[in-house]
Amino acid sequence: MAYFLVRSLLILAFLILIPPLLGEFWAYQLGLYFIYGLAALGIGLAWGQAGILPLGQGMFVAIAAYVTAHGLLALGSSPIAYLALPAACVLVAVLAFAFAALVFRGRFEQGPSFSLMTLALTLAAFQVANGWSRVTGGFNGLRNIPGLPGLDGFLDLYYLIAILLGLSIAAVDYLLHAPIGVLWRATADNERRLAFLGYDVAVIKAAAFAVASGLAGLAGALYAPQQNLVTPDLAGFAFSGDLVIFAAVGGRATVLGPVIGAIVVGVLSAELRDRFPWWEIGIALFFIVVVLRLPGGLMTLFVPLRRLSFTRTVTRARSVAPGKPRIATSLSVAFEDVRVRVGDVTILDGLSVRTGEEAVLCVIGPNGAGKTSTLNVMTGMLPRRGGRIVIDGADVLRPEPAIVASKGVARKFQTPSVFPKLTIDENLAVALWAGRWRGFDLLRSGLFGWTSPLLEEMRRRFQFLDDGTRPASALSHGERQILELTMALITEPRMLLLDEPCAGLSHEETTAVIDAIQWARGELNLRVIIIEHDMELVRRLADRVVVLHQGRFLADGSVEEVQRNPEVRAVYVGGSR
Ligand SMILES: Nc1ncnc2c1ncn2[C@@H]1O[C@H](COP(=O)(O)OP(=O)(O)OP(=O)(O)O)[C@@H](O)[C@H]1O
Repeated sequence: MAYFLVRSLLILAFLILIPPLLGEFWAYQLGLYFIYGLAALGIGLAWGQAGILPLGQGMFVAIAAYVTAHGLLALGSSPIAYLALPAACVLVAVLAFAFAALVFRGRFEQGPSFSLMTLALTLAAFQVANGWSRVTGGFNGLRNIPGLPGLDGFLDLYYLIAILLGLSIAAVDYLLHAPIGVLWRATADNERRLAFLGYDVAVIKAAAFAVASGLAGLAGALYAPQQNLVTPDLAGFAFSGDLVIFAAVGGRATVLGPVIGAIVVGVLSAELRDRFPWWEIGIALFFIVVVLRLPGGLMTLFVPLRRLSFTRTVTRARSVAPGKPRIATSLSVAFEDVRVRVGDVTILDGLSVRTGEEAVLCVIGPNGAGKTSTLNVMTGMLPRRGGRIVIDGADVLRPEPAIVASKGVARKFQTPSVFPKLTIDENLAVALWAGRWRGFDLLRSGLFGWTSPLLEEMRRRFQFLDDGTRPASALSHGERQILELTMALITEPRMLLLDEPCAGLSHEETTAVIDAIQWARGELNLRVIIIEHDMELVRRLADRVVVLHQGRFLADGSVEEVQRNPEVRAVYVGGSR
């Protein structure tokens, strides 16, 4: 905390010292660049942290600027006019949240579709700003907007902007180091994993976009009194593009980078504009060189400054995470005549199978039998064309990863699915928080200290998990398998779906993983469904075996029973595997 405060105070002190050092003219100019920096700061958060590139933030700057302009024009010198600023910020943040939650709901964002939608919105907003003259003043915009009551438009306003920028930087810094910041990075890294842990990914991403847009709103709210003018250009794509360039030039993955980008490009433009007629080409070249030579932005050059705004390692005392309610009965699943087709390919062809009394159910079958697809359709990764999937007695009409997870189902994938850019500790923390955080917990750094008896036991069994600061990307395949298994287990599920959990593990690791699964099974009253080819492993673990073939149920029984079954033997060329 002290570190955080000192850093924030240093930034504030720097901003406050500018006018005495550089004079009023530069304070005014820099005030404008700080306003741009506020909007770019938000882009850095959305793009550099949560992986969402917004191409139309100018629209939010413009909406807030028009709202504030009307507030100031209507209320004049009354102190109530100040309310226009927070009102404008909240309005755009709510609009942004609603838009993003709607777009992200029920689908994983792959590719640039969200960015393109924001681009389309800003193009539409530009048209509206030009055409809706009664409200926006049309092409000429709103002019002669009064300044903020009681503040002169130069030094006083500069200090207000500087203080709000400093506070915004501190707030973003705080958020990025809070659990929500880790979840934003986790979203950018592997949002499917996050959903399978039970998080509402759409809300998490929408929250990042709302904060980013709230900052754009603050920029717009300050722009109106600073420039005394709001024109449709603010909503235009060119300005939105500039904001993205500021973030990219400064360093989108850092807190300070986007602000520094806005200041550097702003100052460069101001210096070149009057000297060279083709100055914009110079700026474009500068941008290209920075992007090519310094993909991390200008912040890469300022390593000491970079440390001011980057991750820190904090060792905290461990506290036991809130427990999850234990339900005595095992969770059941029934497939009734389930059909799955993708294009012309029939993947599941009327599959009917249900869990029984067994704790560990192994699903076997030749390659392409539909084993993984069974788990995929159950967890919403494949669309169902017919039949019913009943989980815990309830028909799940539209299975989605987070919905299935909320019923107590955890899944470990065939290819380990972790958050590669997060550390081991962060991977484990994200899993541990799932389903346990309440209210404003995601803003409390105390959550980093959470642990659970189950996690401690897994740490004892697999000692590499104790090396918490290692990034998951540095782990071997086997270690990632174990990390993912641990993440699934510490959510304390009622059912664990494992797709070839020991693939790629050494003999010792395989034995340790089997021991851990058996221990957790008893500890959590867990039902485990395992897809496995290795019959030795099946023999050691399975209470019951189900055999699939060509997307249909073929046989079930004990290991010996299915191995003796002539139909099963017939589909496995050369007998059992
Ligand atoms: N999204 C998809 N689009 C098209 N075909 C698919 C899709 N998913 C699975 N399939 C096909 O469905 C069949 C069953 O695949 P699935 O991965 O479920 O088999 P499996 O029994 O798990 O096989 P393996 O043991 O090799 O992992 C395969 O022929 C596969 O190519």
